Amino acid sequence: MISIEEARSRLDLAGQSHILQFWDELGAEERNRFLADLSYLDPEELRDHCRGAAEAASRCSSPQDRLDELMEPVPMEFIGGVCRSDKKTLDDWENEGFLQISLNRVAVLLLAGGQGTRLGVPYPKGMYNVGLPSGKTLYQIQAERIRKVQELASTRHDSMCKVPWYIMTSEFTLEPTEKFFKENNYFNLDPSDVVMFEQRMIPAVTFDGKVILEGKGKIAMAPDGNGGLYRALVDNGILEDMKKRGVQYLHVYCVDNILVKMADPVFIGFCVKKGADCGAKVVEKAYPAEPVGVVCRVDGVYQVVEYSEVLPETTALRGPGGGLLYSAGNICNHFFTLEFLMDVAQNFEGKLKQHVALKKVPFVDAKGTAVKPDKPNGIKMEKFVFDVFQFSRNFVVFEVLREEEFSPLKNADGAPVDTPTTARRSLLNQHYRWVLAAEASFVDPQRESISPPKSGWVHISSHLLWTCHIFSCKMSKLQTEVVHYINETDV
Ligand SMILES: CC(=O)N[C@H]1[C@@H](OP(=O)(O)O)O[C@H](CO)[C@@H](O)[C@@H]1O
Repeated sequence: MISIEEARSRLDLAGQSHILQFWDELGAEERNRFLADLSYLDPEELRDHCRGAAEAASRCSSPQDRLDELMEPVPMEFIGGVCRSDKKTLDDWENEGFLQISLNRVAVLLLAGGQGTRLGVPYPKGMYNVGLPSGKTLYQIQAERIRKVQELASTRHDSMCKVPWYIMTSEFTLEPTEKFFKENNYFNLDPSDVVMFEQRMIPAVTFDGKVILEGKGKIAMAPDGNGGLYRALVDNGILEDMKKRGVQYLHVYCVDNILVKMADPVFIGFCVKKGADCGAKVVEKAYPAEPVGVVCRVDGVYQVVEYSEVLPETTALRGPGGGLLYSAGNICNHFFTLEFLMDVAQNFEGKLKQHVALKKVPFVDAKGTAVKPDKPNGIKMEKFVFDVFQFSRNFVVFEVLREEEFSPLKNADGAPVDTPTTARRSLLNQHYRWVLAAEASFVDPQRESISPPKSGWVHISSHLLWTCHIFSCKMSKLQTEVVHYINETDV
């Protein structure tokens, strides 16, 4: 740990000496903790970060920083997908995916460093229970899908394969996530195959480039965005770990999509067969203001333009067929080869764009009084996981069906979309479809048949599903053929 003198001179150098303005008022323990935090700050990096943040924030609303004019949609013929492919092709991709999984070449990586501010819970989103009849949390659902995909690949290829689960957490989520996994016996996965690591935190900064103090002896810090992944992979020796295990392909996803297909064999197989080093799953965007990034070309290069960085008039543009012009909605499911990740780590990490988020950051004022601002007062800089797409040599896009693969949990109940209720319904609807596909039917307590829904997007209340029974269900078919990536249905 550094001394107070050393801390003072470092902060002077960075132009941030105000950070120690309350030093004299701190107790011994607080001083120790504060100095320990300050030891991690490199003065030059801090100076550049603060200047960069203030400059980027002053530029971010200016028209020359906008990508709208440079955007072009992804040509349809470039997108591979579930709807556009026949059964044989889909089977080929799936077989390839299972083969790679059975050879222990596939791992999954979860991005779980976020704070779940919009959902409004003080614990990691993965621990959220959306109110399914089974009471399963997002982490449990995901863990069981890993076990299932391991089992299916092992059975097909008569091997005992493993799909390691890498989980990127942050200072906010590491401890509770570790504790939760321990308490739940790692959901019966081998703990040595669950690797948690932490992404870096960086200081939040005022509009004039000063680090924000959250307390008299505490800097306001925030995770460096899900694109902090690439630095964290190096910081924590994760690429080496993957190499040691023989992992060649990685399926990266974010925590909040209840329908995520872990190590999806079809997606993995598609990417491997196309010789891709990098790939993205998309769904057709539902409406112009939907908060999803879009995969498109900017100046001829494939990338995702995030929903927060595009003008409403651009998102509303229509193509020749009447659909949204920018319709390839990013569902934060990415494919990377290990080789590509190594290349990024060595050559491109430093080139990743810094995105500006203007946030309400609680702070202490000059008198040391804690203030909760009611409008944005601070800048948080974030990197985005998809910003490496531009460095890919062979990037592919794979379109999937929304009702089968995308229902994110972003907001608390009461919001119109992406809530615990919509997530729960999506999963129940999916399981309901699976049960019907297994030639089962539903009856009410009087054994009257409940007619099947006309479309996949029906509202079946969990109450109804509780009180009806699965009738004449061919369980063997349900378990072995239809329920591919999950252990059991939740109906
Ligand atoms: C930086 C980043 O990865 N943003 C992603 C991510 O958005 P969040 O609002 O940060 O959860 O998930 C969305 C899908 O749920 C995806 O459309 C978007 O592009």
